Amino acid sequence: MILVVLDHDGNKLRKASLEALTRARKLSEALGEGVAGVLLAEGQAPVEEARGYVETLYVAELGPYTAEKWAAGILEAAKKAGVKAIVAPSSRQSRTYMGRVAYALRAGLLEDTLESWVEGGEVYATRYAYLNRVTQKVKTAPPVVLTVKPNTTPLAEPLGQAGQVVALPIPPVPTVEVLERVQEEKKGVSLTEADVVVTGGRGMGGPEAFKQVEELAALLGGAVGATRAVVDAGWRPYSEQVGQTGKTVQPSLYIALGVSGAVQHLAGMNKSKYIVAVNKDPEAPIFKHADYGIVGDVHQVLPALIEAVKKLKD
Ligand SMILES: Cc1cc2nc3c(=O)[nH]c(=O)nc-3n(C[C@H](O)[C@H](O)[C@H](O)COP(=O)(O)OP(=O)(O)OC[C@H]3O[C@@H](n4cnc5c(N)ncnc54)[C@H](O)[C@@H]3O)c2cc1C
Repeated sequence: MILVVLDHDGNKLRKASLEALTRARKLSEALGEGVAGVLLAEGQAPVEEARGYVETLYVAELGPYTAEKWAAGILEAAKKAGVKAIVAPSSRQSRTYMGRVAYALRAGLLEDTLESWVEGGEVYATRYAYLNRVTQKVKTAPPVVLTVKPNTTPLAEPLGQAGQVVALPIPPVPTVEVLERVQEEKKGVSLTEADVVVTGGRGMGGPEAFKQVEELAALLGGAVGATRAVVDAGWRPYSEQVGQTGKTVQPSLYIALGVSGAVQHLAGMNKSKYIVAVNKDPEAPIFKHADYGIVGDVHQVLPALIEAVKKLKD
């Protein structure tokens, strides 16, 4: 069995889970195994949606998140399913539990993979390594524990029939106890899930100019991105960095404002469906990758774009 960890926000599956499912199905075809899902919850969980994607869905309610409990839940499902591979979306959380799962199963751990495939019964993958300066090709024999870098893989479609739901009994595990949790206020949509990303580069000129980047992103229901030059300058937080050492995004619309289009930036956004670039330099490399390009000063073009979008919405 190939077991896929279905990450969710309590109401619906995250996009990254549907990418993990695509990878799991690919492994299942190559290894001749079925696909089962595991849904771990802190309360509410999208059971009905999730069972539409797998033949068997293991569900456990575990209370407040801890890596120990999540690892125990996955291992319990793995025991029931008898796994060849466990696939999960790559995230801060999965980084804390998948290592535990791999160690318990004595399985090879392939983290944050860009692609994965099977050759001669072994699982191969590519991933960034050495501070993302090189792309590595790696392999391991099953059982394998694999995480999928978000926005690298097409989304899985539902099966068209609801899978069987199995409640997982979780044995008590030694774990840290969560005494209090203060939730960070969420602003808008998350960068990796957004359907529209508006990114500002060094050409924005300074942090103040990002107010308008935020405004355009909000009008389009999207998220703000930044280049590394902007993050290094302290204009925007690292969590907004797009690129090889930041987040990989794959929105329908990517608007790059004052971004030169360095390869390390392109690595994080060149799979976007439509790329619109605004740059005052007609020779800027970003134009080679843009579907629509505007040669001009962002300080004139951006307010005009905002006005145009407002008019369209009225
Ligand atoms: C190992 C490594 C990893 C890296 N990882 C990343 C990463 O994850 N993400 C990332 O983004 N970069 C990354 N970089 C850095 C990358 O190489 C570039 O330096 C960076 O992307 C440049 O950012 P930028 O386009 O904002 O700035 P610049 O390259 O300085 O480009 C600014 C652009 O703005 C234009 N401009 C200036 N003023 C205006 C104006 N008024 N109106 C319109 N256009 C204007 C200029 O013509 C120029 O094209 C990495 C580099 C290395 C070595």
